[in-house]
Amino acid sequence: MNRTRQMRRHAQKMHRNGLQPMVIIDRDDQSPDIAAVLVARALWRYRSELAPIYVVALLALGGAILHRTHPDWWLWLAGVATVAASVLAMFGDRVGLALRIERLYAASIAMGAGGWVAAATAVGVTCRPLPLLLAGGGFVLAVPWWVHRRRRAKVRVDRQIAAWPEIAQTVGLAGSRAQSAVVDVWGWRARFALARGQTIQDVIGKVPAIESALGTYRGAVRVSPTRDDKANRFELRVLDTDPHADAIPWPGPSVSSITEPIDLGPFEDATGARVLLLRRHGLIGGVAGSGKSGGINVLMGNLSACRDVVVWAIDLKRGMELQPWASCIDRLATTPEQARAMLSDAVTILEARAEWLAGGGLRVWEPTPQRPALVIIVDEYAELADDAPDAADDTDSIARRGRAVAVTLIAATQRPTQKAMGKGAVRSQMDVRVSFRVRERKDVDLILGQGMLSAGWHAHTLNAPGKFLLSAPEHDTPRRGRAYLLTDDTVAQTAERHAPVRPALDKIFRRALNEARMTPVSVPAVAETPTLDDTAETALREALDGAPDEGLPIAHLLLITQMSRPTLYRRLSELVKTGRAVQVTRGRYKASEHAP
Ligand SMILES: Nc1ncnc2c1ncn2[C@@H]1O[C@H](COP(=O)(O)OP(=O)(O)OP(=O)(O)O)[C@@H](O)[C@H]1O
Repeated sequence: MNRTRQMRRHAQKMHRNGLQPMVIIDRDDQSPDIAAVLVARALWRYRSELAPIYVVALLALGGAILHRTHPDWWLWLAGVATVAASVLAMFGDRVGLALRIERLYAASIAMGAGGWVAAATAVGVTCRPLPLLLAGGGFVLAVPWWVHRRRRAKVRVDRQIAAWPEIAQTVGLAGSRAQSAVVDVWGWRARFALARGQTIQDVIGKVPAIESALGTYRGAVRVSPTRDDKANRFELRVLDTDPHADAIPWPGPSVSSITEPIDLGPFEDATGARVLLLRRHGLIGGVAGSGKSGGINVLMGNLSACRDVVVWAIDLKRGMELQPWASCIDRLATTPEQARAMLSDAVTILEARAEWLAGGGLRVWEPTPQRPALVIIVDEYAELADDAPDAADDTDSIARRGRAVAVTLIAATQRPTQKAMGKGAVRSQMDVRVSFRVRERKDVDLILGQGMLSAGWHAHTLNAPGKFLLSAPEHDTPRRGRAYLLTDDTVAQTAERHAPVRPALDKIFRRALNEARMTPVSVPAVAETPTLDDTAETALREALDGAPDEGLPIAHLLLITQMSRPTLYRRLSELVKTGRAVQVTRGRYKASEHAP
Protein backbone atom coordinates (compact mmCIF):
# COMPACT_ATOMS: atom_id res chain seq x y z
CA MET A 1 0.00 0.00 0.00
CA ASN A 2 2.90 2.23 0.93
CA ARG A 3 4.49 1.57 -2.41
CA THR A 4 1.24 2.48 -4.15
CA ARG A 5 1.16 5.83 -2.37
CA GLN A 6 4.75 6.46 -3.39
CA MET A 7 3.93 5.72 -6.99
CA ARG A 8 0.92 8.01 -6.87
CA ARG A 9 3.08 10.82 -5.44
CA HIS A 10 5.63 10.17 -8.19
CA ALA A 11 2.89 10.33 -10.83
CA GLN A 12 1.58 13.61 -9.36
CA LYS A 13 5.07 15.10 -9.35
CA MET A 14 5.59 14.13 -12.98
CA HIS A 15 2.26 15.64 -13.88
CA ARG A 16 3.20 18.91 -12.12
CA ASN A 17 6.34 18.98 -14.22
CA GLY A 18 4.23 18.58 -17.32
CA LEU A 19 5.25 14.97 -17.88
CA GLN A 20 2.93 12.05 -18.56
CA PRO A 21 3.51 9.22 -16.11
CA MET A 22 4.46 5.94 -17.60
CA VAL A 23 2.47 3.20 -15.90
CA ILE A 24 4.26 -0.03 -15.20
CA ILE A 25 2.01 -2.48 -13.47
CA ASP A 26 4.08 -5.27 -12.05
CA ARG A 27 1.89 -6.53 -9.26
CA ASP A 28 -1.80 -7.37 -9.36
CA ASP A 29 -2.68 -5.68 -6.04
CA GLN A 30 -1.59 -2.18 -7.26
CA SER A 31 -3.50 -2.09 -10.52
CA PRO A 32 -6.98 -1.12 -9.26
CA ASP A 33 -5.60 1.93 -7.43
CA ILE A 34 -3.66 3.30 -10.39
CA ALA A 35 -6.42 2.42 -12.82
CA ALA A 36 -8.82 4.42 -10.65
CA VAL A 37 -6.53 7.44 -10.88
CA LEU A 38 -6.37 7.10 -14.65
CA VAL A 39 -10.13 6.68 -14.93
CA ALA A 40 -10.72 9.70 -12.72
CA ARG A 41 -8.34 11.76 -14.86
CA ALA A 42 -10.10 10.63 -18.04
CA LEU A 43 -13.50 11.49 -16.51
CA TRP A 44 -12.17 14.96 -15.77
CA ARG A 45 -10.33 15.42 -19.06
CA TYR A 46 -13.36 14.44 -21.13
CA ARG A 47 -15.80 16.25 -18.89
CA SER A 48 -17.23 18.28 -21.75
CA GLU A 49 -18.03 15.20 -23.85
CA LEU A 50 -19.35 13.35 -20.79
CA ALA A 51 -21.40 16.30 -19.51
CA PRO A 52 -24.78 14.85 -20.65
CA ILE A 53 -24.09 11.63 -18.69
CA TYR A 54 -23.12 13.62 -15.61
CA VAL A 55 -26.29 15.68 -15.90
CA VAL A 56 -28.47 12.57 -16.22
CA ALA A 57 -26.78 11.04 -13.18
CA LEU A 58 -27.24 14.24 -11.17
CA LEU A 59 -30.89 14.46 -12.11
CA ALA A 60 -31.49 10.88 -11.01
CA LEU A 61 -29.67 11.48 -7.73
CA GLY A 62 -31.41 14.81 -7.12
CA GLY A 63 -34.83 13.32 -7.92
CA ALA A 64 -34.23 10.41 -5.55
CA ILE A 65 -33.12 12.65 -2.68
CA LEU A 66 -35.92 15.15 -3.16
CA HIS A 67 -38.53 12.40 -3.37
CA ARG A 68 -37.36 11.09 -0.02
CA THR A 69 -36.96 14.42 1.74
CA HIS A 70 -39.38 16.91 0.14
CA PRO A 71 -41.87 15.16 -2.13
CA ASP A 72 -44.21 18.15 -1.84
CA TRP A 73 -41.72 20.47 -3.59
CA TRP A 74 -42.57 19.18 -7.06
CA LEU A 75 -44.85 22.10 -7.90
CA TRP A 76 -42.20 24.63 -6.97
CA LEU A 77 -39.62 22.78 -9.01
CA ALA A 78 -41.89 22.74 -12.04
CA GLY A 79 -42.41 26.52 -11.63
CA VAL A 80 -38.68 27.22 -11.32
CA ALA A 81 -38.01 25.10 -14.44
CA THR A 82 -40.60 27.04 -16.44
CA VAL A 83 -39.22 30.41 -15.36
CA ALA A 84 -35.60 29.35 -16.05
CA ALA A 85 -36.52 28.06 -19.50
CA SER A 86 -38.36 31.30 -20.37
CA VAL A 87 -35.48 33.47 -19.14
CA LEU A 88 -32.95 31.46 -21.16
CA ALA A 89 -35.10 31.63 -24.27
CA MET A 90 -35.54 35.39 -23.97
CA PHE A 91 -32.26 36.63 -22.50
CA GLY A 92 -29.83 33.79 -23.18
CA ASP A 93 -27.70 36.01 -25.40
CA ARG A 94 -26.51 37.82 -22.25
CA VAL A 95 -24.85 34.63 -21.06
CA GLY A 96 -23.14 33.90 -24.36
CA LEU A 97 -25.91 32.04 -26.21
CA ALA A 98 -25.57 34.17 -29.31
CA LEU A 99 -27.71 32.12 -31.68
CA ARG A 100 -31.46 31.68 -31.31
CA ILE A 101 -31.11 27.95 -31.83
CA GLU A 102 -28.67 27.82 -28.88
CA ARG A 103 -31.12 29.69 -26.66
CA LEU A 104 -33.96 27.33 -27.63
CA TYR A 105 -31.72 24.36 -26.88
CA ALA A 106 -30.81 25.73 -23.44
CA ALA A 107 -34.49 26.43 -22.71
CA SER A 108 -35.43 22.86 -23.72
CA ILE A 109 -32.77 21.45 -21.42
CA ALA A 110 -33.97 23.60 -18.50
CA MET A 111 -37.60 22.66 -19.08
CA GLY A 112 -36.88 18.96 -19.68
CA ALA A 113 -34.52 18.55 -16.73
CA GLY A 114 -36.63 20.66 -14.35
CA GLY A 115 -39.86 18.91 -15.41
CA TRP A 116 -38.30 15.49 -14.93
CA VAL A 117 -36.95 16.32 -11.46
CA ALA A 118 -40.35 17.75 -10.46
CA ALA A 119 -42.07 14.51 -11.58
CA ALA A 120 -39.42 12.33 -9.90
CA THR A 121 -39.78 14.35 -6.69
CA ALA A 122 -43.52 13.76 -6.71
CA VAL A 123 -43.66 10.06 -7.63
CA GLY A 124 -40.10 8.68 -7.29
CA VAL A 125 -37.35 8.10 -9.88
CA THR A 126 -38.23 4.47 -10.52
CA CYS A 127 -41.87 5.15 -11.27
CA ARG A 128 -42.54 4.38 -14.96
CA PRO A 129 -41.99 5.86 -17.45
CA LEU A 130 -39.54 8.21 -15.68
CA PRO A 131 -36.38 6.03 -16.07
CA LEU A 132 -37.11 5.57 -19.76
CA LEU A 133 -37.82 9.27 -20.19
CA LEU A 134 -34.55 10.18 -18.48
CA ALA A 135 -32.47 7.85 -20.64
CA GLY A 136 -34.26 8.58 -23.91
CA GLY A 137 -34.67 12.34 -23.37
CA GLY A 138 -31.09 12.58 -22.10
CA PHE A 139 -29.77 10.90 -25.22
CA VAL A 140 -31.87 13.00 -27.63
CA LEU A 141 -30.82 16.25 -25.96
CA ALA A 142 -27.18 15.12 -25.77
CA VAL A 143 -26.82 14.72 -29.52
CA PRO A 144 -26.82 18.48 -30.35
CA TRP A 145 -24.32 18.97 -27.51
CA TRP A 146 -21.94 16.39 -28.89
CA VAL A 147 -22.07 17.69 -32.45
CA HIS A 148 -21.97 21.42 -31.62
CA ARG A 149 -18.99 22.82 -33.59
CA ARG A 150 -18.20 25.74 -31.33
CA ARG A 151 -18.30 23.60 -28.16
CA ARG A 152 -15.94 21.09 -29.71
CA ALA A 153 -13.63 23.86 -30.85
CA LYS A 154 -13.69 25.42 -27.40
CA VAL A 155 -12.79 22.15 -25.74
CA ARG A 156 -9.90 21.68 -28.15
CA VAL A 157 -8.69 25.20 -27.47
CA ASP A 158 -8.98 24.74 -23.70
CA ARG A 159 -6.83 21.65 -23.97
CA GLN A 160 -4.23 23.37 -26.06
CA ILE A 161 -4.15 26.34 -23.72
CA ALA A 162 -3.80 23.96 -20.77
CA ALA A 163 -0.86 22.32 -22.56
CA TRP A 164 0.77 25.70 -23.32
CA PRO A 165 3.36 25.62 -20.47
CA GLU A 166 4.67 22.37 -21.92
CA ILE A 167 4.52 23.67 -25.52
CA ALA A 168 6.23 26.91 -24.50
CA GLN A 169 9.01 24.96 -22.85
CA THR A 170 9.48 22.85 -25.97
CA VAL A 171 9.58 25.72 -28.45
CA GLY A 172 11.82 27.93 -26.32
CA LEU A 173 9.27 30.37 -24.90
CA ALA A 174 9.29 29.05 -21.36
CA GLY A 175 7.52 31.33 -18.90
CA SER A 176 5.01 32.76 -21.39
CA ARG A 177 1.41 32.15 -20.37
CA ALA A 178 -2.06 32.32 -21.87
CA GLN A 179 -4.35 35.06 -20.61
CA SER A 180 -7.53 34.48 -22.58
CA ALA A 181 -8.77 32.57 -25.59
CA VAL A 182 -11.80 32.82 -27.86
CA VAL A 183 -13.11 30.61 -30.60
CA ASP A 184 -14.09 32.43 -33.79
CA VAL A 185 -15.43 31.53 -37.19
CA TRP A 186 -12.05 30.67 -38.64
CA GLY A 187 -10.39 28.99 -35.65
CA TRP A 188 -9.30 30.50 -32.37
CA ARG A 189 -7.38 33.43 -30.95
CA ALA A 190 -5.57 33.71 -27.65
CA ARG A 191 -3.73 36.46 -25.85
CA PHE A 192 -0.45 35.59 -24.19
CA ALA A 193 1.89 37.30 -21.77
CA LEU A 194 5.59 36.88 -22.42
CA ALA A 195 8.24 36.07 -19.84
CA ARG A 196 10.67 38.82 -18.94
CA GLY A 197 12.98 39.66 -21.83
CA GLN A 198 11.02 37.75 -24.49
CA THR A 199 9.77 39.72 -27.49
CA ILE A 200 7.14 39.33 -30.17
CA GLN A 201 9.97 38.85 -32.66
CA ASP A 202 11.08 35.80 -30.66
CA VAL A 203 7.59 34.36 -30.98
CA ILE A 204 7.37 35.14 -34.71
CA GLY A 205 10.63 33.28 -35.20
CA LYS A 206 9.14 30.23 -33.47
CA VAL A 207 5.95 30.03 -35.55
CA PRO A 208 6.87 26.79 -37.39
CA ALA A 209 7.75 25.17 -34.04
CA ILE A 210 4.46 26.35 -32.51
CA GLU A 211 2.53 24.94 -35.49
CA SER A 212 4.23 21.62 -35.00
CA ALA A 213 3.59 21.61 -31.23
CA LEU A 214 -0.08 22.51 -31.66
CA GLY A 215 -0.47 19.97 -34.45
CA THR A 216 -1.94 22.46 -36.93
CA TYR A 217 -1.38 22.47 -40.67
CA ARG A 218 1.58 24.45 -42.01
CA GLY A 219 0.88 28.16 -42.18
CA ALA A 220 -2.08 28.01 -39.76
CA VAL A 221 -0.51 30.09 -36.98
CA ARG A 222 -0.29 33.89 -37.00
CA VAL A 223 1.37 36.05 -34.39
CA SER A 224 0.66 39.73 -33.96
CA PRO A 225 0.95 42.42 -31.29
CA THR A 226 -2.10 42.89 -29.09
CA ARG A 227 -4.31 45.93 -29.58
CA ASP A 228 -2.65 47.79 -26.69
CA ASP A 229 0.70 47.23 -28.45
CA LYS A 230 2.43 46.08 -25.25
CA ALA A 231 5.89 44.67 -25.88
CA ASN A 232 5.39 41.75 -23.49
CA ARG A 233 2.09 40.52 -24.94
CA PHE A 234 1.15 38.84 -28.18
CA GLU A 235 -1.89 37.46 -29.89
CA LEU A 236 -1.78 33.98 -31.33
CA ARG A 237 -4.26 33.13 -34.04
CA VAL A 238 -4.78 29.57 -35.16
CA LEU A 239 -6.80 29.01 -38.29
CA ASP A 240 -8.85 25.86 -38.85
CA THR A 241 -10.08 27.12 -42.18
CA ASP A 242 -8.35 29.62 -44.41
CA PRO A 243 -10.35 32.89 -44.62
CA HIS A 244 -8.57 33.52 -47.90
CA ALA A 245 -9.39 30.18 -49.45
CA ASP A 246 -11.59 31.69 -52.15
CA ALA A 247 -10.90 34.57 -54.51
CA ILE A 248 -12.37 37.83 -53.21
CA PRO A 249 -14.19 39.93 -55.79
CA TRP A 250 -13.26 43.59 -55.93
CA PRO A 251 -15.98 45.68 -54.31
CA GLY A 252 -15.12 48.81 -56.32
CA PRO A 253 -12.78 51.70 -55.60
CA SER A 254 -12.13 52.49 -51.95
CA VAL A 255 -10.85 56.01 -52.68
CA SER A 256 -11.66 59.07 -54.70
CA SER A 257 -8.36 60.85 -54.03
CA ILE A 258 -4.70 59.84 -53.89
CA THR A 259 -4.61 61.42 -50.44
CA GLU A 260 -6.61 58.45 -49.13
CA PRO A 261 -5.22 54.97 -48.43
CA ILE A 262 -6.04 52.38 -51.07
CA ASP A 263 -7.59 49.07 -50.01
CA LEU A 264 -5.66 46.25 -51.69
CA GLY A 265 -7.70 43.43 -50.19
CA PRO A 266 -8.65 42.07 -46.79
CA PHE A 267 -6.30 40.74 -44.14
CA GLU A 268 -7.30 37.51 -42.45
CA ASP A 269 -9.29 39.32 -39.79
CA ALA A 270 -11.35 40.93 -42.58
CA THR A 271 -9.89 44.42 -42.06
CA GLY A 272 -8.69 46.04 -45.28
CA ALA A 273 -5.00 46.21 -46.21
CA ARG A 274 -5.08 49.95 -46.76
CA VAL A 275 -1.99 51.74 -47.86
CA LEU A 276 -1.26 55.33 -48.78
CA LEU A 277 0.64 55.94 -52.01
CA LEU A 278 0.87 59.71 -51.91
CA ARG A 279 4.51 60.81 -51.63
CA ARG A 280 5.69 57.21 -51.51
CA HIS A 281 7.13 54.76 -54.00
CA GLY A 282 6.06 51.14 -54.19
CA LEU A 283 7.65 47.82 -55.02
CA ILE A 284 5.55 44.79 -55.91
CA GLY A 285 7.36 41.45 -56.10
CA GLY A 286 6.57 37.77 -56.45
CA VAL A 287 7.06 34.81 -58.77
CA ALA A 288 5.27 34.54 -62.11
CA GLY A 289 1.63 33.75 -61.49
CA SER A 290 1.66 34.94 -57.88
CA GLY A 291 -0.78 37.78 -58.58
CA LYS A 292 1.33 40.88 -59.30
CA SER A 293 -0.77 41.88 -62.29
CA GLY A 294 -3.88 41.26 -60.21
CA GLY A 295 -2.43 43.63 -57.60
CA ILE A 296 -1.76 46.24 -60.28
CA ASN A 297 -5.38 45.88 -61.42
CA VAL A 298 -6.55 46.74 -57.91
CA LEU A 299 -4.26 49.78 -57.92
CA MET A 300 -5.48 50.85 -61.36
CA GLY A 301 -9.13 50.38 -60.35
CA ASN A 302 -8.55 52.75 -57.45
CA LEU A 303 -6.19 55.23 -59.10
CA SER A 304 -8.48 55.60 -62.10
CA ALA A 305 -11.22 56.66 -59.67
CA CYS A 306 -9.06 59.50 -58.31
CA ARG A 307 -9.46 62.82 -60.07
CA ASP A 308 -6.23 64.09 -58.61
CA VAL A 309 -3.91 61.53 -60.21
CA VAL A 310 -2.52 61.19 -63.68
CA VAL A 311 -1.35 57.66 -64.40
CA TRP A 312 1.52 56.86 -66.73
CA ALA A 313 2.50 53.28 -67.30
CA ILE A 314 5.34 51.29 -68.79
CA ASP A 315 4.52 47.81 -69.93
CA LEU A 316 7.27 46.35 -72.07
CA LYS A 317 5.39 43.08 -72.48
CA ARG A 318 3.73 44.84 -75.45
CA GLY A 319 1.15 46.41 -73.18
CA MET A 320 -0.48 43.07 -72.50
CA GLU A 321 -1.21 43.69 -68.85
CA LEU A 322 -2.05 47.37 -68.86
CA GLN A 323 -3.68 47.71 -72.27
CA PRO A 324 -7.19 47.11 -70.86
CA TRP A 325 -6.70 50.27 -68.78
CA ALA A 326 -5.46 52.29 -71.76
CA SER A 327 -8.39 54.70 -71.72
CA CYS A 328 -7.55 55.68 -68.12
CA ILE A 329 -3.79 55.83 -68.60
CA ASP A 330 -2.61 59.22 -69.75
CA ARG A 331 0.45 57.78 -71.37
CA LEU A 332 1.36 54.14 -71.96
CA ALA A 333 4.85 53.15 -73.06
CA THR A 334 5.18 49.73 -74.63
CA THR A 335 8.63 50.06 -76.22
CA PRO A 336 11.98 50.92 -74.64
CA GLU A 337 12.08 54.18 -76.66
CA GLN A 338 8.70 55.28 -75.37
CA ALA A 339 9.68 54.28 -71.85
CA ARG A 340 12.90 56.30 -72.09
CA ALA A 341 11.03 59.36 -73.36
CA MET A 342 8.38 59.01 -70.69
CA LEU A 343 10.83 58.77 -67.80
CA SER A 344 12.79 61.69 -69.13
CA ASP A 345 9.55 63.72 -69.31
CA ALA A 346 8.76 62.65 -65.77
CA VAL A 347 12.05 64.10 -64.62
CA THR A 348 11.26 67.31 -66.49
CA ILE A 349 7.93 67.62 -64.72
CA LEU A 350 9.55 66.78 -61.40
CA GLU A 351 12.09 69.55 -61.82
CA ALA A 352 9.50 72.05 -62.99
CA ARG A 353 7.33 71.28 -60.00
CA ALA A 354 10.26 71.49 -57.60
CA GLU A 355 11.09 74.90 -59.04
CA TRP A 356 7.49 76.02 -58.78
CA LEU A 357 7.32 74.87 -55.15
CA ALA A 358 10.58 76.64 -54.31
CA GLY A 359 9.32 79.81 -56.02
CA GLY A 360 6.20 79.79 -53.85
CA GLY A 361 8.11 78.88 -50.68
CA LEU A 362 6.23 75.59 -50.49
CA ARG A 363 7.60 72.28 -49.31
CA VAL A 364 5.30 69.69 -50.85
CA TRP A 365 2.97 69.38 -53.80
CA GLU A 366 -0.64 68.97 -52.64
CA PRO A 367 -2.48 67.15 -55.41
CA THR A 368 -5.79 68.53 -56.68
CA PRO A 369 -7.74 67.75 -59.87
CA GLN A 370 -6.16 70.89 -61.36
CA ARG A 371 -2.67 69.95 -60.22
CA PRO A 372 -2.73 66.17 -60.08
CA ALA A 373 -0.17 63.80 -58.65
CA LEU A 374 1.67 61.66 -61.19
CA VAL A 375 1.89 57.91 -60.66
CA ILE A 376 4.18 55.93 -62.95
CA ILE A 377 3.52 52.20 -62.92
CA VAL A 378 6.24 50.01 -64.36
CA ASP A 379 5.18 46.42 -64.95
CA GLU A 380 8.09 43.99 -65.14
CA TYR A 381 10.71 46.50 -64.10
CA ALA A 382 13.54 44.07 -64.93
CA GLU A 383 12.73 44.42 -68.63
CA LEU A 384 13.08 48.17 -68.38
CA ALA A 385 16.49 47.82 -66.73
CA ASP A 386 17.49 45.35 -69.47
CA ASP A 387 16.05 47.11 -72.52
CA ALA A 388 16.54 50.73 -71.55
CA PRO A 389 19.52 50.77 -69.16
CA ASP A 390 20.15 54.42 -70.02
CA ALA A 391 16.83 55.30 -68.33
CA ALA A 392 18.31 54.29 -64.98
CA ASP A 393 19.39 57.84 -64.15
CA ASP A 394 15.84 59.07 -64.65
CA THR A 395 14.22 56.35 -62.52
CA ASP A 396 16.83 57.07 -59.91
CA SER A 397 15.97 60.79 -59.93
CA ILE A 398 12.26 60.03 -59.68
CA ALA A 399 12.82 57.61 -56.82
CA ARG A 400 15.03 60.04 -54.91
CA ARG A 401 13.28 63.34 -55.62
CA GLY A 402 9.73 62.41 -56.62
CA ARG A 403 8.10 62.29 -53.20
CA ALA A 404 7.81 66.00 -52.41
CA VAL A 405 6.39 66.79 -55.84
CA ALA A 406 3.91 63.89 -55.75
CA VAL A 407 5.57 61.90 -58.50
CA THR A 408 5.28 58.26 -57.48
CA LEU A 409 7.03 55.28 -58.98
CA ILE A 410 5.46 51.83 -58.64
CA ALA A 411 7.60 48.97 -59.86
CA ALA A 412 6.49 45.37 -60.26
CA THR A 413 9.05 42.66 -60.78
CA GLN A 414 9.58 39.00 -60.05
CA ARG A 415 12.86 39.32 -58.20
CA PRO A 416 14.10 42.83 -57.48
CA THR A 417 17.78 41.95 -57.62
CA GLN A 418 20.21 44.83 -57.97
CA LYS A 419 20.52 43.87 -61.64
CA ALA A 420 16.76 43.83 -62.19
CA MET A 421 16.37 47.17 -60.43
CA GLY A 422 19.16 48.88 -62.34
CA LYS A 423 22.28 50.29 -60.78
CA GLY A 424 20.71 53.12 -58.87
CA ALA A 425 19.06 53.47 -55.50
CA VAL A 426 15.55 52.75 -56.71
CA ARG A 427 14.90 49.73 -54.50
CA SER A 428 16.12 51.42 -51.35
CA GLN A 429 13.71 54.30 -52.01
CA MET A 430 10.63 52.08 -52.05
CA ASP A 431 8.54 52.86 -48.98
CA VAL A 432 5.68 50.48 -49.69
CA ARG A 433 6.55 46.84 -50.38
CA VAL A 434 4.05 44.22 -51.41
CA SER A 435 5.34 40.67 -51.60
CA PHE A 436 3.28 38.03 -53.29
CA ARG A 437 4.59 34.46 -53.14
CA VAL A 438 8.31 34.06 -53.64
CA ARG A 439 10.06 30.84 -54.55
CA GLU A 440 13.13 31.13 -52.38
CA ARG A 441 13.30 32.26 -48.79
CA LYS A 442 16.09 34.73 -49.59
CA ASP A 443 13.79 36.56 -52.02
CA VAL A 444 11.79 37.75 -49.01
CA ASP A 445 14.64 40.04 -47.99
CA LEU A 446 15.08 41.08 -51.61
CA ILE A 447 11.52 42.34 -51.89
CA LEU A 448 10.69 43.39 -48.35
CA GLY A 449 14.11 44.43 -47.11
CA GLN A 450 17.08 43.02 -45.25
CA GLY A 451 16.23 41.00 -42.15
CA MET A 452 12.54 40.63 -42.94
CA LEU A 453 12.69 36.85 -43.40
CA SER A 454 14.11 36.29 -39.96
CA ALA A 455 11.59 38.79 -38.56
CA GLY A 456 8.84 36.41 -39.66
CA TRP A 457 7.81 37.78 -43.07
CA HIS A 458 7.38 34.37 -44.64
CA ALA A 459 6.28 35.22 -48.18
CA HIS A 460 7.56 31.84 -49.34
CA THR A 461 4.68 30.18 -47.46
CA LEU A 462 1.92 32.12 -49.25
CA ASN A 463 -0.04 29.37 -50.89
CA ALA A 464 -2.41 30.92 -53.45
CA PRO A 465 -2.20 33.64 -56.11
CA GLY A 466 -3.18 37.05 -54.80
CA LYS A 467 -2.01 36.38 -51.22
CA PHE A 468 0.48 38.98 -50.11
CA LEU A 469 2.40 40.53 -47.24
CA LEU A 470 2.39 44.30 -47.02
CA SER A 471 5.22 46.31 -45.51
CA ALA A 472 4.72 50.06 -45.19
CA PRO A 473 5.21 52.66 -42.47
CA GLU A 474 1.71 51.85 -41.13
CA HIS A 475 2.10 48.07 -41.60
CA ASP A 476 5.06 46.81 -39.62
CA THR A 477 3.95 43.29 -38.70
CA PRO A 478 3.60 40.38 -41.12
CA ARG A 479 -0.11 39.91 -41.79
CA ARG A 480 -1.41 37.98 -44.75
CA GLY A 481 -3.74 39.74 -47.13
CA ARG A 482 -5.44 38.59 -50.29
CA ALA A 483 -5.74 41.05 -53.12
CA TYR A 484 -9.16 41.59 -54.56
CA LEU A 485 -9.66 39.94 -57.91
CA LEU A 486 -10.84 42.00 -60.86
CA THR A 487 -12.24 39.93 -63.70
CA ASP A 488 -11.60 41.05 -67.29
CA ASP A 489 -15.18 42.34 -67.46
CA THR A 490 -14.73 44.34 -64.27
CA VAL A 491 -11.57 45.89 -65.66
CA ALA A 492 -13.29 46.80 -68.93
CA GLN A 493 -16.33 48.28 -67.18
CA THR A 494 -14.28 50.19 -64.63
CA ALA A 495 -11.97 51.62 -67.29
CA GLU A 496 -14.95 52.70 -69.36
CA ARG A 497 -16.65 54.31 -66.35
CA HIS A 498 -13.57 56.20 -65.18
CA ALA A 499 -12.09 57.25 -68.55
CA PRO A 500 -14.26 60.39 -68.91
CA VAL A 501 -13.24 61.75 -65.50
CA ARG A 502 -9.50 61.38 -65.87
CA PRO A 503 -7.69 64.68 -65.30
CA ALA A 504 -5.13 66.19 -67.66
CA LEU A 505 -1.65 67.18 -66.58
CA ASP A 506 -1.28 70.65 -65.20
CA LYS A 507 -0.02 73.72 -67.01
CA ILE A 508 3.27 73.68 -65.14
CA PHE A 509 4.05 70.35 -66.66
CA ARG A 510 2.84 71.28 -70.11
CA ARG A 511 4.89 74.45 -70.10
CA ALA A 512 7.94 72.57 -68.86
CA LEU A 513 7.59 70.02 -71.61
CA ASN A 514 7.15 72.72 -74.18
CA GLU A 515 10.27 74.39 -73.02
CA ALA A 516 12.21 71.16 -72.92
CA ARG A 517 10.95 70.48 -76.44
CA MET A 518 11.00 66.78 -75.78
CA THR A 519 10.90 65.02 -79.11
CA PRO A 520 10.19 61.32 -78.88
CA VAL A 521 12.53 58.93 -80.55
CA SER A 522 11.38 57.80 -84.00
CA VAL A 523 8.58 60.32 -84.39
CA PRO A 524 8.39 60.93 -88.12
CA ALA A 525 9.61 64.25 -89.36
CA VAL A 526 6.12 65.40 -90.28
CA ALA A 527 5.05 65.05 -86.69
CA GLU A 528 6.75 68.21 -85.52
CA THR A 529 5.79 68.89 -81.94
CA PRO A 530 3.29 71.67 -82.19
CA THR A 531 2.64 74.27 -79.56
CA LEU A 532 0.59 72.82 -76.79
CA ASP A 533 -2.10 75.45 -76.53
CA ASP A 534 -5.07 75.19 -78.80
CA THR A 535 -3.51 73.66 -81.88
CA ALA A 536 -3.95 70.08 -80.76
CA GLU A 537 -6.54 69.44 -83.43
CA THR A 538 -4.32 70.69 -86.24
CA ALA A 539 -1.40 68.77 -84.82
CA LEU A 540 -3.46 65.59 -84.87
CA ARG A 541 -4.52 66.08 -88.48
CA GLU A 542 -0.98 66.85 -89.56
CA ALA A 543 0.41 63.87 -87.70
CA LEU A 544 -2.13 61.54 -89.26
CA ASP A 545 -1.52 62.99 -92.72
CA GLY A 546 2.19 62.40 -92.39
CA ALA A 547 1.89 59.03 -90.73
CA PRO A 548 3.76 56.10 -92.31
CA ASP A 549 1.82 53.22 -93.87
CA GLU A 550 1.79 51.25 -90.62
CA GLY A 551 0.16 54.23 -88.89
CA LEU A 552 1.22 56.19 -85.82
CA PRO A 553 0.88 54.66 -82.35
CA ILE A 554 -1.34 56.26 -79.77
CA ALA A 555 1.62 57.08 -77.55
CA HIS A 556 3.12 59.25 -80.27
CA LEU A 557 -0.16 60.94 -81.06
CA LEU A 558 -0.58 61.71 -77.38
CA LEU A 559 2.86 63.24 -77.23
CA ILE A 560 2.40 65.21 -80.38
CA THR A 561 -1.06 66.58 -79.60
CA GLN A 562 -0.76 66.77 -75.80
CA MET A 563 -4.42 65.78 -75.72
CA SER A 564 -5.58 63.68 -72.81
CA ARG A 565 -6.00 60.05 -73.70
CA PRO A 566 -9.81 60.03 -73.53
CA THR A 567 -9.95 63.14 -75.75
CA LEU A 568 -7.58 61.62 -78.26
CA TYR A 569 -9.58 58.38 -78.40
CA ARG A 570 -12.78 60.35 -78.85
CA ARG A 571 -11.32 62.50 -81.64
CA LEU A 572 -9.81 59.49 -83.41
CA SER A 573 -13.07 57.59 -83.33
CA GLU A 574 -14.85 60.68 -84.76
CA LEU A 575 -12.25 60.96 -87.53
CA VAL A 576 -12.57 57.24 -88.30
CA LYS A 577 -16.36 57.50 -88.36
CA THR A 578 -16.29 60.47 -90.73
CA GLY A 579 -13.82 58.68 -92.99
CA ARG A 580 -10.89 61.05 -92.40
CA ALA A 581 -8.71 58.57 -90.59
CA VAL A 582 -8.27 54.81 -90.47
CA GLN A 583 -7.17 52.46 -87.76
CA VAL A 584 -4.39 50.48 -89.42
CA THR A 585 -3.89 47.95 -86.61
CA ARG A 586 -4.75 47.97 -82.94
CA GLY A 587 -3.66 51.29 -81.48
CA ARG A 588 -2.15 52.69 -84.75
CA TYR A 589 -3.80 55.34 -86.91
CA LYS A 590 -3.15 57.32 -90.09
CA ALA A 591 -5.13 59.65 -92.33
CA SER A 592 -7.51 57.99 -94.73
CA GLU A 593 -6.30 57.99 -98.32
CA HIS A 594 -9.64 59.36 -99.38
CA ALA A 595 -9.73 61.97 -96.68
CA PRO A 596 -11.61 65.08 -97.77
N1 LIG B 1 -6.17 38.25 -56.00
C1 LIG B 1 -6.36 37.10 -56.64
N2 LIG B 1 -7.29 36.23 -56.20
C2 LIG B 1 -7.47 35.05 -56.83
N3 LIG B 1 -6.78 34.66 -57.91
C3 LIG B 1 -5.85 35.47 -58.39
C4 LIG B 1 -5.59 36.74 -57.78
N4 LIG B 1 -4.60 37.35 -58.48
C5 LIG B 1 -4.27 36.51 -59.47
N5 LIG B 1 -5.02 35.39 -59.43
C6 LIG B 1 -4.94 34.24 -60.34
O1 LIG B 1 -3.60 33.93 -60.62
C7 LIG B 1 -3.33 34.03 -62.00
C8 LIG B 1 -1.97 34.72 -62.24
O2 LIG B 1 -2.03 36.01 -61.71
P1 LIG B 1 -1.21 37.24 -62.31
O3 LIG B 1 -1.24 37.25 -63.80
O4 LIG B 1 -1.69 38.45 -61.61
O5 LIG B 1 0.24 36.84 -61.83
P2 LIG B 1 1.59 37.61 -62.09
O6 LIG B 1 2.35 37.52 -60.82
O7 LIG B 1 1.32 38.95 -62.63
O8 LIG B 1 2.24 36.70 -63.16
P3 LIG B 1 3.21 37.18 -64.36
O9 LIG B 1 4.46 37.66 -63.71
O10 LIG B 1 3.37 35.92 -65.16
O11 LIG B 1 2.46 38.24 -65.10
C9 LIG B 1 -4.48 34.85 -62.58
O12 LIG B 1 -4.81 34.40 -63.86
C10 LIG B 1 -5.62 34.59 -61.63
O13 LIG B 1 -6.38 33.48 -62.06
